Amino acid sequence: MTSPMADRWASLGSLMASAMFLWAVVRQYFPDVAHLDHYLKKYSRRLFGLVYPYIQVTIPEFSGERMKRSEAYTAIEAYLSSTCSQSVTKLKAELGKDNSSLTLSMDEHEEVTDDFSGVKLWWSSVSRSTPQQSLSWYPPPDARRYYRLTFHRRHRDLVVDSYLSHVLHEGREIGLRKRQRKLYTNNPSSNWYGYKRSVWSHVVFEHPSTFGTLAMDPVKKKELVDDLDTFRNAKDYYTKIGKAWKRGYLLYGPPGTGKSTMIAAIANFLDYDIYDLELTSVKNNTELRKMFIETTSKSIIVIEDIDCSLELTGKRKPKKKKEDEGEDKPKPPPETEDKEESKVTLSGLLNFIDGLWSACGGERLIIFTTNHLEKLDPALIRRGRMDKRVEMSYCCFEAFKVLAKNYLGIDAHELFDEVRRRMEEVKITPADVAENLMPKSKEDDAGSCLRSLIQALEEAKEAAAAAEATAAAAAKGNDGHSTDGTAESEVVN
Ligand SMILES: Nc1ncnc2c1ncn2[C@@H]1O[C@H](COP(=O)(O)OP(=O)(O)OP(=O)(O)O)[C@@H](O)[C@H]1O
Ligand SMILES: [Mg+2]
Repeated sequence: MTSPMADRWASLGSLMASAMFLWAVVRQYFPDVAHLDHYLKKYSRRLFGLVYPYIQVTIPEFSGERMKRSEAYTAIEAYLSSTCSQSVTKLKAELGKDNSSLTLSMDEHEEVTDDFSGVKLWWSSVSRSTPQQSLSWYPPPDARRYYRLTFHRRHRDLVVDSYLSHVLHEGREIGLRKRQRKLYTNNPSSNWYGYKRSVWSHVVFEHPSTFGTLAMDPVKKKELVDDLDTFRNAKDYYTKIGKAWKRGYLLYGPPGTGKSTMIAAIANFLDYDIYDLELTSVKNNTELRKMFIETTSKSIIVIEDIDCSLELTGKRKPKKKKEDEGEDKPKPPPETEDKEESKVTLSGLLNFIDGLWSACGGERLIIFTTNHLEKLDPALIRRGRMDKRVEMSYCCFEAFKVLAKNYLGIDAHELFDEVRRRMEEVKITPADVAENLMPKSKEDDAGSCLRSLIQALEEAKEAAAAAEATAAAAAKGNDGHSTDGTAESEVVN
């Protein structure tokens, strides 16, 4: 694996080229010797094996039909960076898990030696840039990278049977320990084959929400935490009962009750990545399936506001088209309109959740959120698809206490009783409570924040009373109108 070996290899190459040239000349002038071809090939292969007794295994960075980054490559990267990077002189540095330290890994065109059960193996990191076919505004695509493992052929069985699985196992473990959690979002499909090359883009997931800071009924919270814990440790159980290792959650409730905050808390609790799927930019069911395949295990797939993303008749967003029709605005050419229209159907989505493909990978949560449970198709939310429904509702006193502790650092206060009394009279979202409890200036203390909350509760009560009065008046007006109408029609008839 050193340069003298490369030199030797190069001279062997030119020797063989000369031999082949000579053989071609001989064959041309003495056609009778052509039948020797077969023997010559056979023995030259043996000779080659004697001179170069090594076997090489190549692991490319991208594999599969859709240029999916190979898991094996990632595992090897982690393995090599942790076990062999001491001997490397050129290293790559990337931000580590806590964002404050750098993780080092082997740079391209570097070579390291590994020892396994007393056997020496060599790893090298190779990169080949692909020439660009045409002029493009985008930066050129990344070079093709791969790792190459070289070992003596007498160790073939050891490498195939034990070493490779050892590397994969260790690499995955190291990767999990070191990884930064990621928040993914789907790229529009027009970018898949372009410079982005991937179905998903990601940023580092850094939401600070936890179950400790999440305000909700403590009994419901405990139930949910227990459910998640059971899921996480239930791999064998799921296999035993013949079910894919995944679980669907439906979070529903009015805006500002903490649905998105809860997803972040779940991700932090389980240490999973989040795939935030924007259904409106998925073109059709096939694309949806591709997206699913490219998610990794230990992840949460989130579809927010499911009632707004999918028309349950099968086609989405037909309303927009109608609205546009009435206006004088210039319309996009029909082609573009077709392109933008998404054809993800309910059945496509159901397949995504629990079809055959949904079992690949395992250890996934699928979370839907909605403000309007009643708008969803029962097929979508039946048990088995959405295994658990969690209602996020208006702030109760217990939830308020969590927020008070969180925002003001207090467990009790003389104004708590008044807050409790008023909370029983009127509905307020945790988001509104949180906003009032947050100090707005240096002079604000717990008392002033609680008074501001009491004031907000008072205003909410007045607004609710006013809304009720208006609704009652409107209902009365409607009744009068309909009576009048009937009377009129009676007169006409
Ligand atoms: N239960 C809660 N516990 C703690 N904070 C909350 C809670 N609910 C809301 N908040 C606060 O209110 C803000 C808005 O909440 P969030 O975005 O989670 O609501 P949502 O239910 O997802 O609303 P929407 O239905 O409009 O998406 C959050 O940033 C958080 O600070
Ligand atoms: Mg939300």
